Amino acid sequence: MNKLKVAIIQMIVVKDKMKNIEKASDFIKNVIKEDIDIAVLPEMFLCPYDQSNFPIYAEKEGEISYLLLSEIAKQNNIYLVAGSVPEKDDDGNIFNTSYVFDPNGIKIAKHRKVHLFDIDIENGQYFKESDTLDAGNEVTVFDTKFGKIGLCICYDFRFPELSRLMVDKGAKAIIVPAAFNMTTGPAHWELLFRCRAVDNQVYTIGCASARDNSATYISYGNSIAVSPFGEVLVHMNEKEGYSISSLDFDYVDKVRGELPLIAHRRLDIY
Ligand SMILES: NC(=O)CC(=O)C(=O)O
Repeated sequence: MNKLKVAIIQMIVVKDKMKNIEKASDFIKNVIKEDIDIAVLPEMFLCPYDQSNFPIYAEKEGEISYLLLSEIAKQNNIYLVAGSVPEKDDDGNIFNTSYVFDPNGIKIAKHRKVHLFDIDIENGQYFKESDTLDAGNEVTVFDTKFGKIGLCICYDFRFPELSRLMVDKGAKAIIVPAAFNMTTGPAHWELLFRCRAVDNQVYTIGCASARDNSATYISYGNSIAVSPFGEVLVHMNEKEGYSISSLDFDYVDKVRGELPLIAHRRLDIY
């Protein structure tokens, strides 16, 4: 069982949390006819991506949104990488968190965004996640019946060390719920997904929210899937929709065997 089909759900995010969950659910019910194994949702798909929204929309693990997402995985008998949501802990800290559910609706992974997105680009994008969010501290890789998959959230993917650590832990694909913007998206989005795929010889999957020009933060969209050889398998536009990619984890082994970058590392000198 080394082949799997991944659905990227590139949805518009609206202000009503429950409408976002309903939309994710409707997309998945529709896409299931394509015999998918995993569905991926975008970063912060329950609330418009704005640091002031995170405390307002935050829920603890196990509360209503979590339960509904677990139910979506179970009802559709798929793995669900549930984008990311604002998560509140018992001390009131808030994290940008991605939950992963298996086809029984059991949580099998949880990644809290490790690198907070604090940027200020002249004549471009400003954002300061650290105004309202705390950072996670863990490298996340989860096991599936197909093999191991790494998980990080948007800005995390810019840090090559994190992807390499996931690969060291056995990841053959890296899934990234994300929301690049109109400054950084055109400049870096495809470049990063191809770069990380080629350096690490893994599939890379980026699931962004669809573009909403009326939002305070405008998502670039352009969800993408890249093969371990750097081939772009899927590159969506900015509009709402979904795409399917077929991943073959034997192909990862083949690429790593033929062009043995991982084996050829000189860990004695770096
Ligand atoms: N939204 C993010 O976390 C990151 C991003 O937009 C970027 O790195 O660019």
